[in-house]
Amino acid sequence: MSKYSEVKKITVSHFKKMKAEGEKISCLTGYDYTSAKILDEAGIDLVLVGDSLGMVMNGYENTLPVTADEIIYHTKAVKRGLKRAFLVADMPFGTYHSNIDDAVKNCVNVIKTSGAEAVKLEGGREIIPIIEKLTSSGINVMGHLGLMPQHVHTMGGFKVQGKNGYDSILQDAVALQKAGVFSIVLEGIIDAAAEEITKNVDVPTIGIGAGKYCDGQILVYHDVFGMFDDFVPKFVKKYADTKSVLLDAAKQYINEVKSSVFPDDEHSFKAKK
Ligand SMILES: Nc1nc(=O)c2c([nH]1)NC[C@@H]1CN(c3ccc(C(=O)N[C@@H](CCC(=O)O)C(=O)O)cc3)CN21
Ligand SMILES: CC(C)C(=O)C(=O)O
Ligand SMILES: [Mg+2]
Repeated sequence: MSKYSEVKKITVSHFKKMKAEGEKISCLTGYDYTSAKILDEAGIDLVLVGDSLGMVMNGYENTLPVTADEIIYHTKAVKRGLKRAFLVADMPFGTYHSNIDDAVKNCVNVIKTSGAEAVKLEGGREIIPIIEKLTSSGINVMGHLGLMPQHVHTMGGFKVQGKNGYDSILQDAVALQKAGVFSIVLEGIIDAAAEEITKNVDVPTIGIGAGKYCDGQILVYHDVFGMFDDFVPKFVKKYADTKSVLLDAAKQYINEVKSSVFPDDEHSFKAKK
């Protein structure tokens, strides 16, 4: 068992130690109180309220329509379900894309109101001035490189990155580290790129579709538990098939209502004798 399972509350200081000790960092996304409680009880190190909530909770085709208020709403719910895990809020598209002042204001608002202990921003060298301002203001920042879903239209879809070279991603990672990020999500890149980046930065890399060399891993809640099947990326491993469990239970409930099996006396209130 990991010595970190004894840790009462994971803070940003634990992640650097974990990387140095070769202790892999376990992360999942979460979007609500009940789910967050399950992840925390299981011993997850970090929960990200991802803008993927636009897709798995709301059925949008991509993450672009998500607003800061929606992230705040879900982050507050997750926060109430966590005791030990470190909580990160994903900054949605458009909230850090016009100028530094607005970006900082939006990030400060998320930290102030949601209970998140860090924000995550997609991007490399082009957002360094924003990240420097945030980290120097006391806000933990998580970077995000490689397949950046907020760039879906310029990428022409959710496309794996780094196949034709990854020097630019490596340079971005080094710049993010210099700007003070406490970790970097590497999404949808070939494993050799993730290996090289992980070796060349001293902040932990958290992979999703980035292979085994990252310092930690993250997946989307609904993917891990087999709830979401609009699409299943190659990197997703299903650890449960809860959709079929829920589907069977729902069918049984419907049958029992239709056939007046439910409710029985055990689930009904009676007059006093
Ligand atoms: N449910 C869910 N899981 C995710 O991992 C996820 C989201 N939603 N929403 C936001 C982004 C979008 N993501 C995605 C979505 C699709 C692929 C995908 O289909 N990739 C292809 C390879 C594409 C290529 O480069 O040719 C694959 O086969 O995995 C990858 C990442 C990851 N994120
Ligand atoms: C998958 C993670 C890294 C993410 O950005 C999200 O869930 O939105
Ligand atoms: Mg995201």
